[in-house]
Amino acid sequence: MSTLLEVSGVSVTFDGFRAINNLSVQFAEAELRAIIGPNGAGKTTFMDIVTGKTKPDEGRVIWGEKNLSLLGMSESEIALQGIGRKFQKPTVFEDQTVRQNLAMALKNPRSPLAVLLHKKTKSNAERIEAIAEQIGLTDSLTRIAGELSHGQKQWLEIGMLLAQDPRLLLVDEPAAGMTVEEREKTTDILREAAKTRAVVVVEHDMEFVRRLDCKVTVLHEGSVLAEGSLDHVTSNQRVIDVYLGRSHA
Ligand SMILES: Nc1ncnc2c1ncn2[C@@H]1O[C@H](COP(=O)(O)OP(=O)(O)OP(=O)(O)O)[C@@H](O)[C@H]1O
Repeated sequence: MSTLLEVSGVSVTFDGFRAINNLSVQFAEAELRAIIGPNGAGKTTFMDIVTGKTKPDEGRVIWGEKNLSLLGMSESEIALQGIGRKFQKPTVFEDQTVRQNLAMALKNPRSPLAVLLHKKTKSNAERIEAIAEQIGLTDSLTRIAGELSHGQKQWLEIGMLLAQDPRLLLVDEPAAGMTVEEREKTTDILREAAKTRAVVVVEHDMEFVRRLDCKVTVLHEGSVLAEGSLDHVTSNQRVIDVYLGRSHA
């Protein structure tokens, strides 16, 4: 499968501290990837670099089949390329219904081309129904978002991002604050979403990562320490020493 995003030799220094250190990592189209690593490993900074919030001191960030560099682009230009980001805290319009939230997300398609394509295929009403089903909120479409559970709000926000049809979706610690049932549903939603786009999940919860059942990248001190299946990386002695032996194991 072809590469969607290539981060190559990237470094970032904050006040003399190298938060990202010669980082190289690649993501394919339509793949699910978990990124784990101890506090301060550089996971958030990595996402900040991809979305354009932080500009690296050196290295390359190459996107798509045209090999575009993301480094010269603003955050909004990068979003228009099809890179969506879900922060840890849910941000939905609390006083609007689930349907209204999804409708608003559909009103802001990331490109005029996306509007044309969607008009040709499905109406907005049909798309809202399809997304609601994907995020398990079909029965809650008329509910006010502020009344949803924490997990349901997270799903709604994921649905709002999916409405923008991103090619890459970055998701920061989705399991935090969720019940066991909500976590299970969340892994199902992310796995399904990753069938048609790349989904990169930063997560500390190892049970959650196990359920994602995907390739795992372990970051440590701003570089990739190990990569492969969860069983492969968790049997790596250095991963055990720097991460699993600590409180997040
Ligand atoms: N704007 C900044 N200024 C100074 N230092 C920063 C800045 N942003 C991040 N850092 C430092 O860079 C390192 C990497 O931080 P980052 O937040 O990317 O780690 P993380 O892997 O996301 O950690 P966590 O699991 O705690 O969220 C940390 O030591 C952090 O203190």
